[in-house]
Amino acid sequence: MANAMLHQTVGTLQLHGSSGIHCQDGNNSVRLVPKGFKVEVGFCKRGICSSGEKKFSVIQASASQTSVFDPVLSPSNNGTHESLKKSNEAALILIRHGESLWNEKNLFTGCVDVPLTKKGVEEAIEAGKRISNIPVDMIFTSALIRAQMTAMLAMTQHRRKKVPIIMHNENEQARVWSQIHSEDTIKQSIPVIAAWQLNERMYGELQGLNKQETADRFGKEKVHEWRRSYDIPPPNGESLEMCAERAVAYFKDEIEPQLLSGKNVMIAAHGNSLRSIIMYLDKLTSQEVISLELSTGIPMLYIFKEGKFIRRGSPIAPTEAGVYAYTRKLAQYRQKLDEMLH
Ligand SMILES: O=C(O)[C@@H](CO)OP(=O)(O)O
Repeated sequence: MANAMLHQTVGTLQLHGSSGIHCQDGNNSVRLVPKGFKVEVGFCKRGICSSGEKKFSVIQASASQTSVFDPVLSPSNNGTHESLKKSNEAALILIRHGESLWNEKNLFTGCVDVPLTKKGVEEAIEAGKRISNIPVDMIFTSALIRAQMTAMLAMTQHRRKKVPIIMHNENEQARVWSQIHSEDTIKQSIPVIAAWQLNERMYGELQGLNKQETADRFGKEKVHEWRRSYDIPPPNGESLEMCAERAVAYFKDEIEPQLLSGKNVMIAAHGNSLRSIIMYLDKLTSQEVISLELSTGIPMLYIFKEGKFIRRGSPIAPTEAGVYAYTRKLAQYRQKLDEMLH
């Protein structure tokens, strides 16, 4: 915790996004203020502050101050990450969750929160092996357990052995109660942000129905239209277009800025929320995206460089030479891991 001399001043903070500064009266909760903010360290004297523009009294710290970092905002200290930032390059891994119990039963799942099967667990572990040499600084998952299990299981295989930690920003108390008070521990952690916007598309009245039985009842063509058209929603559900609207907006608002700042990101999500994001990344037309099928548990790698997404395919195995030859930075990261671990 901070122990530098604090002195009082008054200022204005612009707080933005879900990861804005938050502070609570009386507990000296000192946070790093990200770039662009007017003061360095602040703590709210008038109770709880959240996102939005707030005026409040702040305590300003001396320059030598150490502070409790918000793990979401804290910059990585890893040299390779620093150089990635400078060269404005970052890795983006997309992974559809492993097989769920309803995939196995061939049921429409949508936003029903179903866990992985044993096979799904194995797929997630296998996916983790494939990406075990690729840097991951932040993880975004949907709010659904099958995506979260996949992300966590995959990270058990990562060679860097950082600890993925789910951020609890649902209310101020959850935020405060889940705070980490050691900078060293934060540096060895990967923030995991769970967002409903990355959920599977909501399948409306089809949720829980058997796909084959539904096709038998309503006809193959109708069910294919519900499942694979772009703008026709299933009864009381979301079309792919509606799903894309919220998933891509979230990607642009919350994920792209992290990539821009050099953070390497993994997204664990779903068939349709990922198809939506891939449509945006690969500039697919609505015709092209409807024939895009994603397998469960297969990671896909993109490189974000100079504002562009470059599709690099799927790492086949952690040793696959091609993946690490994709960019010098990835090769360097891997070499660094080899040196650290031998
Ligand atoms: O049931 C679902 O939620 C999805 C993904 O499994 O099915 P579909 O293949 O129809 O998009």
